[in-house]
Amino acid sequence: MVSDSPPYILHGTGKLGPLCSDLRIGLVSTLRDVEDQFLQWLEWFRIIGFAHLFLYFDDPACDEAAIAAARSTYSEDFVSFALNTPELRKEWMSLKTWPKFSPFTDDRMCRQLLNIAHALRRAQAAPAESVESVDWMFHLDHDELFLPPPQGLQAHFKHLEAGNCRLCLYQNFEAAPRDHTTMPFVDVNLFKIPSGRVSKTPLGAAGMNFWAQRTKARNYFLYYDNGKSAVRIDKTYKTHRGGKDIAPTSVHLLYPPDDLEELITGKHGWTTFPEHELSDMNLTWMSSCHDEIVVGAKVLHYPATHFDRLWHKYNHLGNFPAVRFGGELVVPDSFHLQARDEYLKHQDKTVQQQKLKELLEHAAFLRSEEEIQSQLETGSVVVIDTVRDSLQRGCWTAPRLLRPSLHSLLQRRPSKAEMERMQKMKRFPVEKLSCPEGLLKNSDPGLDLVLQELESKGWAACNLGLHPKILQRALLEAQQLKPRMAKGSTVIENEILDPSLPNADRGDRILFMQEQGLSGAAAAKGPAPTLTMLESALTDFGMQLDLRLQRSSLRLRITERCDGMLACYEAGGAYSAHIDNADGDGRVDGRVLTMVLYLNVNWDRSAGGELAIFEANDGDLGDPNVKGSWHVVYPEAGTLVLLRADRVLHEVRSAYEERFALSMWFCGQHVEYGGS
Ligand SMILES: O=C(O)CCC(=O)C(=O)O
Ligand SMILES: [Fe+2]
Repeated sequence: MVSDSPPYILHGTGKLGPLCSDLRIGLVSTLRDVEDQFLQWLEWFRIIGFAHLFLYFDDPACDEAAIAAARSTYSEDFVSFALNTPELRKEWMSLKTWPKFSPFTDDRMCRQLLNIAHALRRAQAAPAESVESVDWMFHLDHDELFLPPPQGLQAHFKHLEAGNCRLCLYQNFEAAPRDHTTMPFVDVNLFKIPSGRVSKTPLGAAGMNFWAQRTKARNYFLYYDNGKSAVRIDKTYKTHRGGKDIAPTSVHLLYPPDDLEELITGKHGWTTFPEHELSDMNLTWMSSCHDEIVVGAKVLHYPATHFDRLWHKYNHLGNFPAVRFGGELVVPDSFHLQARDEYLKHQDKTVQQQKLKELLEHAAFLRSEEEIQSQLETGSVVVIDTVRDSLQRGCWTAPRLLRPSLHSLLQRRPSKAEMERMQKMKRFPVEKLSCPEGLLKNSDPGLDLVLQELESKGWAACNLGLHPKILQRALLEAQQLKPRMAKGSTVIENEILDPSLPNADRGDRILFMQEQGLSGAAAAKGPAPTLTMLESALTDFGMQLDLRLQRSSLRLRITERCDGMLACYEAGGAYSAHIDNADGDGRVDGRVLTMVLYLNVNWDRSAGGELAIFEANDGDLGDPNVKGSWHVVYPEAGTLVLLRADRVLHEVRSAYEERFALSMWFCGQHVEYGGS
């Protein structure tokens, strides 16, 4: 029972109650003119395990039927309906943010902010046994869903709490419908992924551009792209914090302004946005988190899925100003303003509807199978079926995990004893390289061949087909760069490895091409033009392999290239057996592909320096009984080795002469990972 409930709050009277355990997750939302998807929206939050929904009806008269339907379906434990009445508005006046917001209560966003603060106060003040006593609170609109990671809602929040997280900002994905629908939660399964997660490859750029050229303002997302958040409710607030309100000033970030200092020093603010985006967002105080159980969570936004809804929205908003809160917030040139202007241009309802329909179809929809397939391949769009599947089955239906967990990745680093046993396994010199005419001249059939080998064995060795003079020049340039090289180190989970461990045992000196200004068009006039050209050839191969990898059984997408690396092993140098990316690289899309091009003209095979690649033929790497053999490639000029950076064990044997190689790594992920 809810004790002392004020008169402007109605409660559920139906049977369906919350399904939560342990941690209680709440949601506050300000609603108006909710549509037929409202019950599905509520049901989604119930089946994924939310504890209580604090619903605020902005114009209760226009939603009477929806409120009645929801009340009779859901129990008072699960929902409460606060109505915008004089009593509620009076309560707003006691909120901490009232003086700031009182001039702007005509603005819907302002009323949302006051309602959020009000709900947060209810949750903080509620006695422990009350249904309103939630541990975390989200703010979401009725066209937004929170999608937990495959591990589930409870596991996600337990992980946040274990890490002392008090505020989590989630990236949002935007619906890309195939057609007009009033049931987007079951009908839409394609979503644009956040721009920062689109591959930094030509294919990814084509995807971004495909969307940008569809609107006047050249936006990728039609609406907001700065995410939504959940905040932890401080139960000690009454005793320890003098009854302070949380009262946030942004509907996206629910942090209490007074607590910012503490959030910063305690590193309590987490986000799924990648680190490199935080400065543009003025959020450098947040910690970018890449644990799967955090990054797997997202907000799904369904803002424009039917022309009639769009018409309703702009009919209600009318000629809204692009400047809000007395100039503090400016709505940038966007689809939102384009839709407003299109609406205002016409008087007749049918014409307005027709125009908005055309606008929507042009800007937001993927209308043909070809369009869908091509955007899936650029990686701008992913398939997320979990919502539809869960709603149809009536229970949370987690998507399958698409990649091994970090734990099983770590398991693949064989122990010292296993390594000793493996070292005794057979070694076969690789005499014949694939693509005998050279990859440069025959890149299409050559890369097809390379891909077959990556699929079947995890590695390939081929001949680049470079003129000996070019190789000679590349070697000379590499030798001249030696003074700029530094000792190589091994980084595991973002920490330099203890050099006494076997994996840290590497005898190379390295330099990174871009870091040294040796990469890109301008570098063609620099001190190492041949190496610059070769680095760009390797990058091109990676980009050409991207689509092939996506379509292969490996289902990998290249998302980014790393900085090319020039390495030199001095006489006696070696690099003991290792996997390049054995721990996920501490990022969402760690390295998946390694390329090594050797530069050693007239290499004397008796000087050693072979690259030995382990190929398991019975069991998997990391299994105590794994059996297999080593395949040995000589570091001869023009030989290119490709291997899966995240699973192939390889080693550089001692070289008795100076040995040079140019390496390139590519990051990537499973093609469906963005959707998980
Ligand atoms: O130079 C080679 O043959 C391979 C080098 C290597 O394995 C590495 O740098 O990770
Ligand atoms: Fe390596």
